[in-house]
Amino acid sequence: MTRQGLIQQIREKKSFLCVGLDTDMDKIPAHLLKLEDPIFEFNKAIIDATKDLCVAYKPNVAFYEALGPKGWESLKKTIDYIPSHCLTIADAKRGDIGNTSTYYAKTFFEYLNCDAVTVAPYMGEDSVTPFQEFKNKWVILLALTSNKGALDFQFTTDSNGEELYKKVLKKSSKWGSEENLMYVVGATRAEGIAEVRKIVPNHFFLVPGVGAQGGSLEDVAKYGWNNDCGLLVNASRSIIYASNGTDFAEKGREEAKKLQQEMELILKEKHF
Ligand SMILES: O=c1ccn([C@@H]2O[C@H](COP(=O)(O)O)[C@@H](O)[C@H]2O)c(=O)[nH]1
Repeated sequence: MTRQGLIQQIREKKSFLCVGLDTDMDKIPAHLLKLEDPIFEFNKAIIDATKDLCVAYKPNVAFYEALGPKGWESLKKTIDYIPSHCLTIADAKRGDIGNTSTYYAKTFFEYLNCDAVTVAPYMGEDSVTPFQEFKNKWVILLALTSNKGALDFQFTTDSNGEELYKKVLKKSSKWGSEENLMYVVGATRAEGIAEVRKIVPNHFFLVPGVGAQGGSLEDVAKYGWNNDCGLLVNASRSIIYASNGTDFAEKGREEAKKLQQEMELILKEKHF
């Protein structure tokens, strides 16, 4: 999906919601466990219940890889099931020496046919650019993460007092363009979002941390908004585990709807 296509979806659906498919065998409703592929059946029901409310889905690959070949099969079926009007993001946090990165890119962009993959910037330019050789595909680079450990490296400063995450942003923004590069910026770091926005005014941000991690959607919009919205706000557990009964998809829809309605108000306020 292109940037223009994504912006059009945000306008049409009045939403910049990304639903996270962190589907955990231990958390899905018991009645699904007797089916042949419980993970896929769960995801299918969540997708059916939310596809008009969100513009993206983000399966976190860890939950699928942990199940071996069966997990990969569930992941592939899930990605194939996501409608083409939604961006599919593989949250895989990959990156390696160039020729290995090329094979990661082939896995996510060719075999799985995802639109986007999350990549860790630690190994530098030649670990990231192989992902950017794929037309109409996106790299989503970790910039300022939502977890406590972000403090260990991302906020450390050099002799000029510049934080590492700012250096990563300045350098990496030259590796791609606003058409093929986004950044992960955690919702739990409201003021940080404003700093990131100053460095990359036009890029889209994938923002996890609303919902279960307690980040504020209002703050994300306040600090991260740009002229094209520029935000994809992810919520995983708060939507997909809203209930562990037979009404899980319905309750998940209710949670997604609450976020979409908040987003609709924000988009209206911004005259978008
Ligand atoms: O900084 C980051 C980067 C990635 N994530 C991922 O996003 C979702 C968040 O799930 P919730 O249940 O909505 O908390 C999950 O897949 C994380 O691995 C993140 O949280 N923070």
